[in-house]
Amino acid sequence: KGTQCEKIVAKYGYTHLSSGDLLRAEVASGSERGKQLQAIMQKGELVPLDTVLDMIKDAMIAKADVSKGFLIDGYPREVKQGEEFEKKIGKPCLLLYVDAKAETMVKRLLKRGETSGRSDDNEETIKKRLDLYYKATEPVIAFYEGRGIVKKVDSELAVDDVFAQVSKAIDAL
Ligand SMILES: Nc1ccn([C@@H]2O[C@H](COP(=O)(O)OP(=O)(O)OP(=O)(O)O)[C@@H](O)[C@H]2O)c(=O)n1
Ligand SMILES: Nc1nc2c(ncn2[C@@H]2O[C@H](COP(=O)(O)OP(=O)(O)O)[C@@H](O)[C@H]2O)c(=O)[nH]1
Ligand SMILES: [Mg+2]
Repeated sequence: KGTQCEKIVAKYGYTHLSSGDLLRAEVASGSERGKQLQAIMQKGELVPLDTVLDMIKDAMIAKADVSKGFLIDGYPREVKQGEEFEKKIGKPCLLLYVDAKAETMVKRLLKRGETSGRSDDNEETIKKRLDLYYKATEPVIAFYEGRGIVKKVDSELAVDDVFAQVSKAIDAL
């Protein structure tokens, strides 16, 4: 997701908000709340809904005047998060479903873990993150499929070939 988002920002100028990055910034601040978040993320579990939603909302408000549009990465993680987002903020116009095999994701995250410094890029936590993804996050796609806004992107390919599919979906907006 992060890899494609960077390319989307370069080409389309949208404001990229990664819920994971917002949470990691709070952890890095060393605050009391950051310490609680770190413990949850280390276990590969989900941070309480209101915490993440408030962070996204504040970040959106801060950029509302200058933004050409928002690219939200890693959120919603469960159907309930999507419902709350729509109540408090609004409806999305496109959902990019960046798909890869579990085996590919594990391989890429372990490789990323060699340099990312992320305490959740280890085999045990990756497994928990994937389990939770299939259980809680994948149903989000079905939720939005009914609205006809889901565009599936095959991310087994090279980065630029993935981006060609992403661009096509955005250009069709
Ligand atoms: N809406 C969100 C987003 C993130 N997290 C927490 O933050 C961790 C990392 O999330 P994220 O950065 O989105 O992880 P990935 O899916 O691996 O994607 P990325 O590489 O972009 O970090 C999750 O495992 C989870 O503990 C969460 O609880 N709720
Ligand atoms: N081959 C290949 N590797 C990729 C691609 N996208 C990401 N990666 C690698 O996979 C790792 C995780 O990617 P990232 O964008 O951080 O994933 P995220 O967790 O969804 O944000 C990175 O180390 C990338 O180098 C891709 O399209 N093709
Ligand atoms: Mg990322």
